[in-house]
Amino acid sequence: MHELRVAPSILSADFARLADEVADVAPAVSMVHVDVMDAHYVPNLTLGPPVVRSLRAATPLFLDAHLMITDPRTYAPQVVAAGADSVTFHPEVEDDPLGLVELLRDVGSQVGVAVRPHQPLSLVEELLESIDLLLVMTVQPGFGGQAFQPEVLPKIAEAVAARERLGARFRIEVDGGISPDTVGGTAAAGADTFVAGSAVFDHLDRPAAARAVLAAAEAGRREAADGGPSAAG
Ligand SMILES: O=C(CO)[C@@H](O)[C@H](O)COP(=O)(O)O
Repeated sequence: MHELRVAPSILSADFARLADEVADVAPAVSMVHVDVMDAHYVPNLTLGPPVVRSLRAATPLFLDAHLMITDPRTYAPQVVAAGADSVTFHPEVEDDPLGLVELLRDVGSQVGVAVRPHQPLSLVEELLESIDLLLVMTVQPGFGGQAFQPEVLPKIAEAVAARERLGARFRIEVDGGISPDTVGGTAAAGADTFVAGSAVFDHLDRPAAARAVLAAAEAGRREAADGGPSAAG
């Protein structure tokens, strides 16, 4: 069972003060989540390899990049070269997603694939044995501050079952609307990595906010193990 971890999403940070924002939350976390958007795959535009390179120079934290772009084959290796530790892409934009997973491994990256709320797990079935991370989006990708979609919870449990069936090792990350109020159910269902943007950066005390998300996730996992109220049905 993977250790639980919170990945603050810098999408909700002050982009003019990114290094300070990351340093601010660093005492409470081991990683940060970096959303790369191209205004084509999603209707928003954020940052690219130069900003990842600056972040790499500014922090030793694990950089978990999520590419919401239509051309990951071109840009994912650049994001790795800029210093990302893990790169997650959306497989439906790729002709050969398994080939891209292997290419990213060859350049030394951990690799994730993402599924949007309406997409079935079958979309990534053939990749599950080769990836480090399955990102289950709990909102439509593109913007921070959206409401968590609880209808995604069964897909997390399905991913856990597929992992057991395949003898795979991938982590399960959730992203979108994650807060101390919503994270417990995702942990109970089997998620182990929790991206939280506004639930961390909209608070003055970011380490306390990140720890509150982690504590609620740990409670959710514990209650599920005990057959308690957050247990996934
Ligand atoms: O990928 C995305 C949005 O597409 C996220 O990583 C957001 O940054 C999450 O923000 P919150 O919902 O936690 O505010």
